Amino acid sequence: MKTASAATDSIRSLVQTSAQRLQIAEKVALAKWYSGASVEDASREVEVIQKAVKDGTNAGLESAQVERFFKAQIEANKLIQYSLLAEWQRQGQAPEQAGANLVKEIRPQLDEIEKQLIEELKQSAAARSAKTCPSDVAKAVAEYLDSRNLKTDSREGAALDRAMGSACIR
Ligand SMILES: O=C(O)C(=O)C[C@]1(C(=O)O)C=C[C@@H](O)C=C1
Repeated sequence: MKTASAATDSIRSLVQTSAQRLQIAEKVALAKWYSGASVEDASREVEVIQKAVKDGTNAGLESAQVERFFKAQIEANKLIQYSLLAEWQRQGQAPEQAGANLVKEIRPQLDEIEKQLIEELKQSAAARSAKTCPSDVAKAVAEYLDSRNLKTDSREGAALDRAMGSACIR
């Protein structure tokens, strides 16, 4: 039988990988600042969800659950992008960094993270079905943010709560 801490560890891993996906949102925003592309790309969203559902069901996960989880990942990603782009508009400039190429460099990174998230969704299935899941997730998010000196009411905190908002199996 899995111990409570093993269950919580599996949720912690999921939170960390979800946070990694959100770090990439900053690169996406920068690429879009320079290219002028819209934050929302509906056809790419369909592609991301379809791939996740395919990989998830192959791994034995329930498709509706995988879909809800990845929709939340995308919504959180957009939240970061809109917030950063508005901040750069207010400042009249973005950080001076060469923007990475969205299609050739950034999306492949998101695709790699997708595979890891599927694996971790599988590992955390029992923990995500537990009654304590909502509070376990919320606490794991706070723990992650605290370890990086970020506040729960920061942009990153709000986005990570959003990303993990559909993680529990109801
Ligand atoms: O690939 C992009 O263009 C992104 O902005 C990333 C992402 C995602 O989270 O996967 C988020 C918003 C878009 O609507 C499509 C996909």
